[in-house]
Amino acid sequence: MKKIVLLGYMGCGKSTIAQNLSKITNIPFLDLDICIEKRANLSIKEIFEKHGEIYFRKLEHEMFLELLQSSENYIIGLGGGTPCYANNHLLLQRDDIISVYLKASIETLYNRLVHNKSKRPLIADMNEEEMKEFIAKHLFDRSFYYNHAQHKVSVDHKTVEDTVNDILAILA
Ligand SMILES: Nc1ncnc2c1ncn2[C@@H]1O[C@H](COP(=O)(O)OP(=O)(O)OP(=O)(O)O)[C@@H](O)[C@H]1O
Ligand SMILES: O=C(O)C1=C[C@@H](O)[C@@H](O)[C@H](O)C1
Ligand SMILES: [Mg+2]
Repeated sequence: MKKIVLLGYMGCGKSTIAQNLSKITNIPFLDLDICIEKRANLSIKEIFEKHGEIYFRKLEHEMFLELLQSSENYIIGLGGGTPCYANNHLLLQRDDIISVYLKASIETLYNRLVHNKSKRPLIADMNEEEMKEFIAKHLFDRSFYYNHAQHKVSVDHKTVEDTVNDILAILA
């Protein structure tokens, strides 16, 4: 069995989908953001504030490599930016993993992010217009990296169950 890696923009549903997929498949789920927080003993927000983004990206790369190297089988939910730094996008193509890009529109992302944006340092202080413009530009820049995933699943207008079923079909 290969490790399953879920990726996509902040709020596309990586953590939610991975948790549900984990329950069905009995493969343990690891959220890369949470692994980083445990290792640093700080929240992601605090790591950005205290040490800056470059330090965070280094930790993120090291932790991603460490999880991929582990002999245990996992579903790994990446951070929204993980594929876009430190050549992590090339790791998505390893043949010992299955990588899935959860692809969401700007509208879907806005609607999902607006409720708990304070936890996400990149958008915490933005109003609606700023957030939509930021997501549009950011998604455009990041799509190049996200598209290195081996599989793409559209999540717009889908329930958690729909998306989990789409991934199960890929694994079948
Ligand atoms: N159909 C759906 N599929 C997945 N998540 C959904 C869906 N509908 C609503 N949500 C909500 O969208 C929000 C964002 O989901 P989640 O935190 O899993 O995203 P994420 O991709 O892990 O974000 P981040 O990169 O910031 O960790 C959650 O509050 C989740 O409950
Ligand atoms: O999109 C991003 O760059 C990020 C997404 C989150 O998952 C966290 O990894 C962090 O807030 C950075
Ligand atoms: Mg998450």
